[in-house]
Amino acid sequence: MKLQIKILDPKIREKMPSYASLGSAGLDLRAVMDEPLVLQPGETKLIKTGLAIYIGDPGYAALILPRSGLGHKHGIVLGNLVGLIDSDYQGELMVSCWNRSQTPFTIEPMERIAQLVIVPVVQPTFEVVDEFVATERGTDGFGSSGRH
Ligand SMILES: O=c1ccn([C@H]2C[C@H](O)[C@@H](COP(=O)(O)OP(=O)(O)OP(=O)(O)O)O2)c(=O)[nH]1
Ligand SMILES: [Mg+2]
Repeated sequence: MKLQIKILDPKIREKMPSYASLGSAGLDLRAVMDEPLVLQPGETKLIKTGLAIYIGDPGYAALILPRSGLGHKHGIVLGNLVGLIDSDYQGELMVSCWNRSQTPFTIEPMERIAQLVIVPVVQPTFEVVDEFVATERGTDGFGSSGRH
């Protein structure tokens, strides 16, 4: 698949996203800014990535996900929990960074702050019915099968 990408900030030109290994699912996104940014405990800031993508095909979307190390060790996750990039969006990729920890965290310019994953999407048509075909589970959910 070919993905159209626009460089909106020349600083990103030398540090374009790329797959770190053959099996990588995510492309790291960097914080494009001139100065370090301190995120206070509980604070959320919208951060530019210097990039725009245009997916074009409604059969795909992109997800912005936290980086595991930043999220687990430092509590730096996403203010929207997951970012969804529509296939018709052409604006700058923005990352909502949330410091859910008790400690201030400094984001350095060009630091890798999140990751982008391209995923397939299905847009179904709806068939309105009065009854579904019965299944063993039926409407049981939310822990109905117990814990062990
Ligand atoms: O983390 C994110 C999430 C979204 N977007 C962009 C791409 C997406 O296609 C657009 C709209 O996102 P979404 O539909 O999730 O937000 P909304 O609040 O519903 O805004 P809108 O009314 O523009 O759809 O914003 C980002 O750049 N980063
Ligand atoms: Mg929306």
